[in-house]
Amino acid sequence: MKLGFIGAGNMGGAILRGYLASGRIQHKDVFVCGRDLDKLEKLCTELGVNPCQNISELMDACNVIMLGVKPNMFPEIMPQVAEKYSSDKILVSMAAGVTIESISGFVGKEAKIVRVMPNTPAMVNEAMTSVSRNKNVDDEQFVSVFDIFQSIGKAEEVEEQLIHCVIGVSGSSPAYTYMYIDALAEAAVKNGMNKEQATIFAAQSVLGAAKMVLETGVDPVQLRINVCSPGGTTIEAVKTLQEKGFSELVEAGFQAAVDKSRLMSK
Ligand SMILES: NC(=O)C1=CN([C@@H]2O[C@H](COP(=O)(O)OP(=O)(O)OC[C@H]3O[C@@H](n4cnc5c(N)ncnc54)[C@H](OP(=O)(O)O)[C@@H]3O)[C@@H](O)[C@H]2O)C=CC1
Ligand SMILES: O=C(O)[C@@H]1CCC=N1
Repeated sequence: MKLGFIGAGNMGGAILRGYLASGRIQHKDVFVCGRDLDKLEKLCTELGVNPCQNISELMDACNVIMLGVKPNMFPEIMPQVAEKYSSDKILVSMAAGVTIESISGFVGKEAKIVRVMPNTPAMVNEAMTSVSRNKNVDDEQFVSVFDIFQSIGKAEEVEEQLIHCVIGVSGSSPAYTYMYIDALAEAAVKNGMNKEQATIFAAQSVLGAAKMVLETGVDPVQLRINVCSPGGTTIEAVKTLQEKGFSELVEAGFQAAVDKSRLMSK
């Protein structure tokens, strides 16, 4: 596989770093292009991958091409992608609100397109990614792309229409989780801990709790109950959070992301 990144910013860069760290691709087989050539040169020197001067050069060099630009850049980049597209290439888009149909609109109905919704924990090989494809991508081609996302965390194939939900539950949700960690750490600071230590305590607790959910398979509600000793401390926190609308607040945040994703897709 010759893997290209048109845009390696927060998300594309996280996938790039995570995939290189997985050791499943050689650095010489990775190509990147961007607008800021100084930044590009720096990134490619740091990671030992190949910089491309423009999209055309990258398209010539690669057979799997990650579209890592912001959604509003698609009208600018896609004509250049389309000019060099051939049926041996797979386009992988990570953009929110850009449908497979709209990408086909630029490249043609026969184009092989995979749409993913990853998240930035890809950088530490703990991404959650949904992967959807159009009918032009055969199983073998799909597996080669799916493998990239499996190697940087967890990946699941879903119907494209579920992507709005995926944005709410995993694409955007690291942001709300950071809010939770920061709020918890700030509360600890108010109770005498320094910020650095408070952040470690809060973040490690989130990491541990998440691992418990994934590794024990026990329902999170039961795991919550297990922390609450009768007459103890946790039940007071849980009651207070419930009274203050914790679940409703999380749901409202989730729904706002989902609604925006739907709107962007129109
Ligand atoms: N951030 C996140 O958590 C997630 C983002 N996404 C999706 O990922 C995509 C990228 O988002 P994000 O990484 O946050 O954005 P960034 O702004 O961090 O990265 C965008 C990248 O695109 C490059 N770029 C812009 N225009 C061009 C161009 N004409 N040719 C080549 N490269 C170009 C930029 O390069 P330069 O700096 O040189 O301009 C930059 O490296 C979006 O579509 C977003 O919806 C999906 C899931 C999660
Ligand atoms: O905020 C965004 O639009 C992108 C998509 C999911 C996470 N970041």
